[in-house]
Amino acid sequence: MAAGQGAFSLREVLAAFQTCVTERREVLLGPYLSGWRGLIRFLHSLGSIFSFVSKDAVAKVQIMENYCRGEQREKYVSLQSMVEYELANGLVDLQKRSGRPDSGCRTVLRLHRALRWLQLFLEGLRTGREDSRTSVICTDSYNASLATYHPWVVRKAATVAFCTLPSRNAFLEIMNVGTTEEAVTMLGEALPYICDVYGITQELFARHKLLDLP
Ligand SMILES: CCCCCCCC/C=C\CCCCCCCC(=O)N[C@@H](COP(=O)(O)O)[C@H](O)/C=C/CCCCCCCCCCCCC
Repeated sequence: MAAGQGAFSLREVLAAFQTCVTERREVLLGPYLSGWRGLIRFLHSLGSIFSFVSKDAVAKVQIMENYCRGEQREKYVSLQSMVEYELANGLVDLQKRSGRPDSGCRTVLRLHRALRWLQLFLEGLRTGREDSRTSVICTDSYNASLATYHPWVVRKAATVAFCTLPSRNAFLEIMNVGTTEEAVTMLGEALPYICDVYGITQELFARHKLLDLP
């Protein structure tokens, strides 16, 4: 199948994040979740060793999709409207989990932290040398982001899984967006949008003191 025309190309996935942010700097949940669904699909192609990761990501995306389709769907159009609604109605467990259904705020916070990993990982792929190792780029990105929030056993499982990743150029090839040079160019085009989504979300959650939800 010609590059870029495969059954699955990361180009469309990363394009989802380009449509997340409105003129009013709101982050729309629809495209945000669409981007994550595409990333998870790509993760499935990397092998069953990552299934412990994709299972958790799928579960979190499903929680958010249920909110977006639920009785209060109009409150879950954007991250901003979600935060305002859930805080105004006392739906967020601020100190400890209470056994209630996970709030959108805590669920998005976990995905938001993973988006930081993605941002670092894609930048590492983009700027890496041809002989760079994806496993090293991935581990360094993980240790600089998500690892902070995971217990030892998860960190160990993640770093073992990373060791199965192919070389940087082979990884760029399986991204199915053309040659390695075209993949690097695509990453350079997509990254500013991912950084923008991350930055807006980080500022929103920091302003409402939601960055450490249990
Ligand atoms: C253009 C190239 C794109 C490459 C993209 C690869 C595909 C990435 C797809 C998904 C990213 C992983 C999403 C991980 C979400 C994890 C959320 C989380 O931290 N969950 C933990 C906390 O949740 P609660 O327990 O508080 O509800 C949860 O404990 C589960 C943890 C298990 C997974 C943790 C390992 C995450 C590793 C992230 C990188 C994996 C992908 C590497 C493949 C290149």
